[in-house]
Amino acid sequence: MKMNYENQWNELADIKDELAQRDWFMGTSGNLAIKVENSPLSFLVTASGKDKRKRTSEDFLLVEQNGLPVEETTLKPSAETLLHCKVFQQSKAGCCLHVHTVANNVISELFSEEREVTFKEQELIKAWGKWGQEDSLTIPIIYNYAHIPRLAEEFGLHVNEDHGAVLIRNHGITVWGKNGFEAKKLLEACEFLFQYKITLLQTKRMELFN
Ligand SMILES: CSCCC(=O)C(=O)COP(=O)(O)O
Ligand SMILES: [Zn+2]
Repeated sequence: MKMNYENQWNELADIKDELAQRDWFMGTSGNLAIKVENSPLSFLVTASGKDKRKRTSEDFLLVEQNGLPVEETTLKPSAETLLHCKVFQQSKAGCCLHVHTVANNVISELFSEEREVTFKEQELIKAWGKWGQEDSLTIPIIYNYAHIPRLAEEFGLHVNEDHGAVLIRNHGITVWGKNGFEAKKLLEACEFLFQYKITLLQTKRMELFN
């Protein structure tokens, strides 16, 4: 029986369009996934190597818990599907978004030795439910293993909650949330915080030389 995933397809296509408007899919980078069924697990994931700024009937394909296509298709699942598998296997998240931006790459490199970057006393951490005066948001940074199963293993160590984010050094960020709305909100908040920190560091450095 062919599964009906029209709603999830349209939701993910709309998110893809919004992220594309922000120019977050440079050079075919990025991949997105949305859950269709819990048991047995299935989710829609972007087809590999596509120009994600275009909206077509071949943008997504349905895969099972191990990232293999459920239906007959000539499309290839995203090269990074195993990371989405980790999210849906290890949490109750409904949506997972991965983008490459200059800001997330720069932050991942600047804080690579610390293996994490922390934001405190910044209003936008409230997007993450951090409303307390002393609250902080810490995003782990992992090494960009070329071998995707190895990368997914490392990534999976940080999937302990139903929402979260992991920076992959000089590669990009993967963010997940209970649904598309939450995942997009958290991703946007991260990108704001990254741009803010870079601008602040640059400004302070310029002040030093003046
Ligand atoms: C050209 S970007 C290199 C691969 C990558 O990191 C990415 O996000 C896109 O890969 P996909 O297979 O999902 O198109
Ligand atoms: Zn990537």
